Amino acid sequence: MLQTTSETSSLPPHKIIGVGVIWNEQEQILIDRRRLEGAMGGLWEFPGGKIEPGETVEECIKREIYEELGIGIEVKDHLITIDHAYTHLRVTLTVHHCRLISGTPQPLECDEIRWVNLDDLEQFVFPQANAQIITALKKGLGAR
Ligand SMILES: Nc1nc2c([nH]c(=O)n2[C@H]2C[C@H](O)[C@@H](COP(=O)(O)OP(=O)(O)OP(=O)(O)O)O2)c(=O)[nH]1
Ligand SMILES: [Mg+2]
Repeated sequence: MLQTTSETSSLPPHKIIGVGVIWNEQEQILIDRRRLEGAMGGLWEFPGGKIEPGETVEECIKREIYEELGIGIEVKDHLITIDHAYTHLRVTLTVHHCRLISGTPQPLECDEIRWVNLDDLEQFVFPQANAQIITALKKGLGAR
């Protein structure tokens, strides 16, 4: 198919996302399963979402996690920042360790949630960009 110059040079949308790796007292990590109907439907992820104008990454992660799961968290050390290009989307994921402070997680905006051990993460199917998050976690980067 022929493309005009503007189509050829246009980039896919770029989403800037804050992501939390939430730890509980048993040193398990919270993961959620994205809704089947949406983008990357049915894949597991770490909770998070788009940074709003004027918001810090830490504020974004706190807000998204309260909205998606109804829990209070403390945002801890930065773990890793990943730039990844999917076929029709670029994402920048800024990932922080987080600690559960209050409440019990509810699947308010996802299909399912689970507490899992670090060693069991590989049993779940995540978006491609998450391989780097899991590698960073296994290296023990950042304080949690
Ligand atoms: N929250 C989260 N998003 C991830 C992870 N890995 C990964 O590639 N992503 C991508 C999937 C989405 O494109 C984007 C997260 O954005 P989002 O969940 O707020 O937005 P969305 O695309 O589901 O929906 P919308 O708000 O644009 O309608 O980042 C992850 O571990 N956690
Ligand atoms: Mg989200």
